[in-house]
Amino acid sequence: MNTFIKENEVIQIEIRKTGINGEGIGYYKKLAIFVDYALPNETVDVMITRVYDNRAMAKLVKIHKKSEFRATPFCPVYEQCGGCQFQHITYEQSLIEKREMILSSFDRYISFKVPRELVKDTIGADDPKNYRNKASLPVQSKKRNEIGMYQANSHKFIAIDACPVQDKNINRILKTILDLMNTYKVDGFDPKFNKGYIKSLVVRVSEDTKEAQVSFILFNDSKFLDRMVKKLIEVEPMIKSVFKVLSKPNKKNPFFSDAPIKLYGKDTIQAKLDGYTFDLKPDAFFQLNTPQAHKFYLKMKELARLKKSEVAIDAYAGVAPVSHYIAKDCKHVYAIELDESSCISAKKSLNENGIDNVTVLHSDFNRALSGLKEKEIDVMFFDPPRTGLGTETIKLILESKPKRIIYGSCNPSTLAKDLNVLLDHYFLEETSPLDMFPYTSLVESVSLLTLKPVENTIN
Ligand SMILES: C[S@@+](CC[C@H](N)C(=O)[O-])C[C@H]1O[C@@H](n2cnc3c(N)ncnc32)[C@H](O)[C@@H]1O
Repeated sequence: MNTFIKENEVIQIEIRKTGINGEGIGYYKKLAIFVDYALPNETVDVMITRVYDNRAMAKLVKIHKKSEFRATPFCPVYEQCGGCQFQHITYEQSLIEKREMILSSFDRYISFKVPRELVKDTIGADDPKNYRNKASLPVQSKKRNEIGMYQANSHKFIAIDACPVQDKNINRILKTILDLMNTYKVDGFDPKFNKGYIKSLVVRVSEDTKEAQVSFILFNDSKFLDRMVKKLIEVEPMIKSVFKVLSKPNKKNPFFSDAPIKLYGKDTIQAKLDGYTFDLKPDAFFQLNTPQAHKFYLKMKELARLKKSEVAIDAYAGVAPVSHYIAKDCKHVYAIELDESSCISAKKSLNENGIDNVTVLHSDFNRALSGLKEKEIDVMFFDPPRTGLGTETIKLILESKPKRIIYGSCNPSTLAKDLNVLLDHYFLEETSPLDMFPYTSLVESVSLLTLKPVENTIN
């Protein structure tokens, strides 16, 4: 335990770099100090809040020397809400920091030094505000009904009026729902007395088709909900699809913890990407930033340089956008997805879009890959959840040894850990960071790996 530094002590440090969660990192007698909202090259006073063996956490108290890239946050609850971590830095500089975050993860988890030039500049957003096409937010009723966010790493509920990174239609629809909840006495969840009706709201919009889908996640069902929904669709004609979910304890999926029950309208709303239409059920995965998702899939396709004779796997396919983007460029695609609802949407979209060389496999990826053992797969596209691929899956991939791997990642740490194993057998040709979630510390990326000739591999 470090004895030279104590909690509540105020010290002065210089911030050297950005950490993987967007914090500033400085050093005090060689101990790394993590400071939220501090930027590289700033000299700051910080108050130590927690001391560990190999690091300490601290709160920013005073800035003596300010970074030239410091910006004024545009959200009134920026520091309380915790949804964004990069509003105190200019957008352009946040893109540079995101590239650095990928490089830091590579330095930390890959056993050799990856040349810096292999990690390209971050692909930024043309319009970094109002980009979220879906909001999944808790609702509470204490003195009055409120929609909010939980503070980072805590259960503290922070009420929000409008979120500047959410689509403006979502902000408006949420406000309408809040007003109607008061009128129709369909209150939010009251955590103190464990009562009330609406626990959370999920609102998804499609900017292209001007359709919205609302899901009420209910702590208790309410006999007034139907009347409220009737009024809601009258005042918000953009809403084409309304569901309710009777909430059950489910840590993996707190919003869609049970099957959604339709209250009004269509089963799906339609979203558009690259001229293709996607039918989205309320619980189907769809990237939250539509214009950046388009750039993400284009990058995957560009790096793959598919040939008409090649067979590809679109692993962790969701509603199969990757398959849609690449189908025309190759012979056949196997889209593998665990979630049934996403598979149904994927099949419907592929059919409606006239794509007939994609087979959707509703399966765990490892199981499906074992079933495809006999087929020669030239290229594998991966876009796994934040947990990455992991050793079991990588072992199976290395048995198939596709010629090229395109790895879309939303977590630089798990990407780096996976690459550390894959790069015994593959060359890393490029990693392109992409800003799917502007003003947050999240970084998406696309990497191209090519199979090494046998003599270059490490067994
Ligand atoms: C990050 S999303 C990507 C979806 C899609 N590629 C896209 O861009 O919309 C990851 C997807 O992997 C799916 N998934 C998670 N674990 C899986 C597994 N073991 N096998 C197959 N799919 C899985 C999830 O249901 C989710 O749809």
